Amino acid sequence: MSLLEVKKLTKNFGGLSAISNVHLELKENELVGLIGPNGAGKTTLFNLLTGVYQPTEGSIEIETNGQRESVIGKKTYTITDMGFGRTFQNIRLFKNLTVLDNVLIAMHSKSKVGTLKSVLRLPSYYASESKMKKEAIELLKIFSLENKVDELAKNLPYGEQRRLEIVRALATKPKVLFLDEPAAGMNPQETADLTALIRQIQKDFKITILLIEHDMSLVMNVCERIYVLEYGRMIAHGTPEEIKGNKQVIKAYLGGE
Ligand SMILES: Nc1ncnc2c1ncn2[C@@H]1O[C@H](COP(=O)(O)OP(=O)(O)OP(=O)(O)O)[C@@H](O)[C@H]1O
Repeated sequence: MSLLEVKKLTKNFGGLSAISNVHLELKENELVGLIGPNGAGKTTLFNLLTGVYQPTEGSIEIETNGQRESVIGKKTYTITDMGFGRTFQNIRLFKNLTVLDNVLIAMHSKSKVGTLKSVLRLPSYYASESKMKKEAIELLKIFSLENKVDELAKNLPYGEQRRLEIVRALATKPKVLFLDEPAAGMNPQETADLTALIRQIQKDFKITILLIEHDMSLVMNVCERIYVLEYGRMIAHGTPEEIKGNKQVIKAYLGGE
């Protein structure tokens, strides 16, 4: 059963059609790539899927508790709550908070402990806090950040800030994770390590990942399926092998035959 189904999605900015009649489907436990030249509409599509933008036309339906539900008109935090997490192309951490607090804040958004229990500091509040802290450290361990828990996010090297962004998104316990160029600005070794990690978390956490990435070889290596956008239109969709041999895709990237 598909977790996310997008049909005839269009987003116009004035006279510019950033996304035009796009169809996309994500199934359970898939690692899917979304590629396309600069300005193709990849981030705009993520912004539509996560409620940052409202579409001009089309539908976005997600599967929650066996029910199909439209995300259109829903707030970004409601969509996160429904199990759809994301990272941003430009890192958006709480730079003046510690690494641990960045993760705990994300966990709190899913916490079942109500405001009253928190204000009154009831025992269930402390139990839940300590459980969350343990879980946060476990997640940080996977990304080799467990020794940085007390560092301010702004003091982490760039590659670690990128990893922390992913930890924070995972802390919301998503069913589907949208990663917007997670390896941007990383060197080839860091990129290769991060890619292996993404594949591992997708398997271990049994989540679905939609990955925007500029590095073609990286996407080809890890993704089971790939969607290709150009000028807001989905020009191709298929396995890495199919995409590699697709003439329209080659033309979009190389500008020729
Ligand atoms: N808020 C906005 N207002 C007006 N135009 C926008 C807005 N957001 C995006 N666009 C335009 O929509 C088009 C698609 O942009 P988008 O950032 O989605 O592309 P992208 O594929 O993510 O590009 P890149 O790979 O460079 O990040 C571009 O022409 C961009 O200028």
